[in-house]
Amino acid sequence: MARITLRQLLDHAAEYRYGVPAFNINNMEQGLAVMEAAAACDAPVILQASKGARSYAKDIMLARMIEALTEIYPAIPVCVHQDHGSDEATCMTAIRHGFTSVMMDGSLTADAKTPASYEYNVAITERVARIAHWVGVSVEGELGVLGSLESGTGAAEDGHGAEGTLSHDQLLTDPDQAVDFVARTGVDALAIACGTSHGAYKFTRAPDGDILAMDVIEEIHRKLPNTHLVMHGSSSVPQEMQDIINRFGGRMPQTYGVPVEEIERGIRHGVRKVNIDTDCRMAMAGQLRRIATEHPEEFDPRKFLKPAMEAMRNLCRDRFERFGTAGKASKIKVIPLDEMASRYATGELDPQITTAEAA
Ligand SMILES: O=C(CO)COP(=O)(O)O
Ligand SMILES: O=C[C@H](O)COP(=O)(O)O
Ligand SMILES: [Zn+2]
Ligand SMILES: [Zn+2]
Repeated sequence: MARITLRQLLDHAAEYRYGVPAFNINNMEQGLAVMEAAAACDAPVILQASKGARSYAKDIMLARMIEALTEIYPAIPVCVHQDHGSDEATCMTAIRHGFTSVMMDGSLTADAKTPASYEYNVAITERVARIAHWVGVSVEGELGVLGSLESGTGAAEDGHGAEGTLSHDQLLTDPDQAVDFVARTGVDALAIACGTSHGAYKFTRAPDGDILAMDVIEEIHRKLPNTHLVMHGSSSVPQEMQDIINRFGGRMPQTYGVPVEEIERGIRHGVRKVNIDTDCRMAMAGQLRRIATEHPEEFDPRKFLKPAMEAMRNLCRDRFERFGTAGKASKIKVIPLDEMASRYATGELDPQITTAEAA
């Protein structure tokens, strides 16, 4: 099956009211785990690679691996997405390596640490969207800075994430500004900030509306009913995964993630892409620790990686089913990139914003 763009996939998701998990991958095992889960339940896939993943695996390795995955699973439409592109070059080199979608994260400046001004964000995101659309590639933008409403800080992770303290205004996307942002940039999807952050340590208690502001998503969706919303930092950090890691020698302090029910609520209010990395890491890490502890004589990496892949596959399958992605792959007929480019050129894919919605 040809690669699908984010725009086509999320348009389909909006029409049939489901969400699509976007799983971060860095290696063959994670790629296979996502694809096996998708094939088992007929789900379309978003495979996303961060800048860190691209330098870890190397661009050519990632590109060829994804090519192999689409060949092994010809019935599954695969969107290949750049996660958190920090500048134009990151987005353009992703496109050169076959990505069908890029995130231009202009909520931070090019150092991926410093919160950017609104005008900077609009200008760089508009520029990337204009160019990407010439070749049919989709663009996700971000408005608002990811971080904790509990502590007022961003979650820096592998050199990515806001540093220092952040105000409530920065941590929650402003719905009126979101309307202006989408209209001026022409993005296909909008990542919003609602109190989630990257990594395992999102909340010190089971989140309520004070620290996980799902009402902000509902308000944005009311103002922008035709815009595909993206939730970052959407790992659930399941208790059982924390327990497995800790039972086998890990030392993860008790923590809380985003409950799957809250994501399901988001999907009822315009959330179409749900970013998940940490849960996949934890699923694998728990099994690596278990094998190392239960079989100290073992040294064949495959004996560690097979159960790790299986745990990640189960996690992915569960999210495909809970988000309503399962059963949709066979219903999608992929539109080629050139055709998407022509549609952008006619203006037919421009953001649909009416003044009534914006008011
Ligand atoms: O948002 C993410 C990638 O962009 C991943 O979030 P998690 O750390 O919650 O998995
Ligand atoms: O952007 C956040 C994702 O979890 C990717 O993390 P990473 O940069 O460590 O690959
Ligand atoms: Zn990030
Ligand atoms: Zn993210």
